[in-house]
Amino acid sequence: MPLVSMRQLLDHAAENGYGIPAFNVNNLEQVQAVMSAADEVGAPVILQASAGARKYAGEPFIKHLILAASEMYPHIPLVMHQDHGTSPKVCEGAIGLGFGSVMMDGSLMEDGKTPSSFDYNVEVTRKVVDMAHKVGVTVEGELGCLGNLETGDAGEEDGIGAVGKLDHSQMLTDPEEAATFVKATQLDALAIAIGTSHGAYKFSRKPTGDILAISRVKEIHARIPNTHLVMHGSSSVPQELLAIINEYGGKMKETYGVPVEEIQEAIKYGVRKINIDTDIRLAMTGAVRKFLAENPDKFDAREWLKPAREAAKQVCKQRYLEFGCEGQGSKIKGVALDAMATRYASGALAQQVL
Ligand SMILES: O=C(CO)COP(=O)(O)O
Ligand SMILES: O=C[C@H](O)COP(=O)(O)O
Ligand SMILES: [Zn+2]
Ligand SMILES: [Zn+2]
Repeated sequence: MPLVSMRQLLDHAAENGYGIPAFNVNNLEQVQAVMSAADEVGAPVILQASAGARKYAGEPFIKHLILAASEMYPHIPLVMHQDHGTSPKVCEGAIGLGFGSVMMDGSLMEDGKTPSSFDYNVEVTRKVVDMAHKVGVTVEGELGCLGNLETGDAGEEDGIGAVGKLDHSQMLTDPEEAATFVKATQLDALAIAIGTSHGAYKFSRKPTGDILAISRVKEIHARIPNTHLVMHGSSSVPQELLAIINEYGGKMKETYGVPVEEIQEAIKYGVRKINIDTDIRLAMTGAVRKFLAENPDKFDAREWLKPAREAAKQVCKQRYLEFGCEGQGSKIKGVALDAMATRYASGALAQQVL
């Protein structure tokens, strides 16, 4: 199957009441880990590349690693998504490269650090929607800034994120604004701020409603029922992975992620795409540390990459199962992007705002 539209996958997830983890990939082993996990459980796949990933691997490598995945697993519906585009130009470049889905993160200015105005966000997102839908490409936008509701710290850990302190209202997406935003932009998927942040250090304790506002999901969904909601910063930071890292020489501080049961709750209210990067990082780092500590004589990179790849695969497989993706892949018959362009032009995919 050629690469498919993300809108199509998310529509299927909405119709069937499940969520799809979107995994960040940077290299061969991560792409292989996600694909073999999906293959084992029959899940549809969203592989996403950040600006950092494209810089690390080089755009041609990222693109061709993902194309290689679709060649090796032709039966799996696969989306190549650009994560956190900071300008319409970045999104245009990704579309040119062949990405079937782009995120225009207009919640921040082009520096990826300074919170933007609502009007600026509408303007850049609308621009990307106009450009993308013409060629059948899906658009994700973002409203609200990711940040820690405990401390007010903005989330700068992963290169994308506001810096400094934010007030509560900037860190929680307002349902009224979300409705206005969707009406004005007609985007396909909306990333919302509900207290999650990128990276490993999300919460200093297991989160409760005051610091992770899952209830907001419900309120937002009620206003924009067919816009797919996206949760960024949704790694669960499993304690057992932190323990492995620290047992084998790591020095990670106490920290908590987004509990899987909270994500499962959010899936009931319109969250369809769940972004996960950190959990793969933790799994791979723990596995490499353990392998090298136990095998100090080994020096073939393939030998330590294998357990790293396997550990990443286990995390991916678990999330596919937990979010309800099992067996869904084969039910999706891929629609080519030009057919999606026709659907957008006909108005059949317009958003409903209540
Ligand atoms: O949101 C993400 C990528 O856009 C990743 O989030 P995590 O850091 O929680 O894995
Ligand atoms: O957007 C956040 C992802 O975790 C990507 O992180 P990165 O920019 O370090 O690749
Ligand atoms: Zn953002
Ligand atoms: Zn993100």
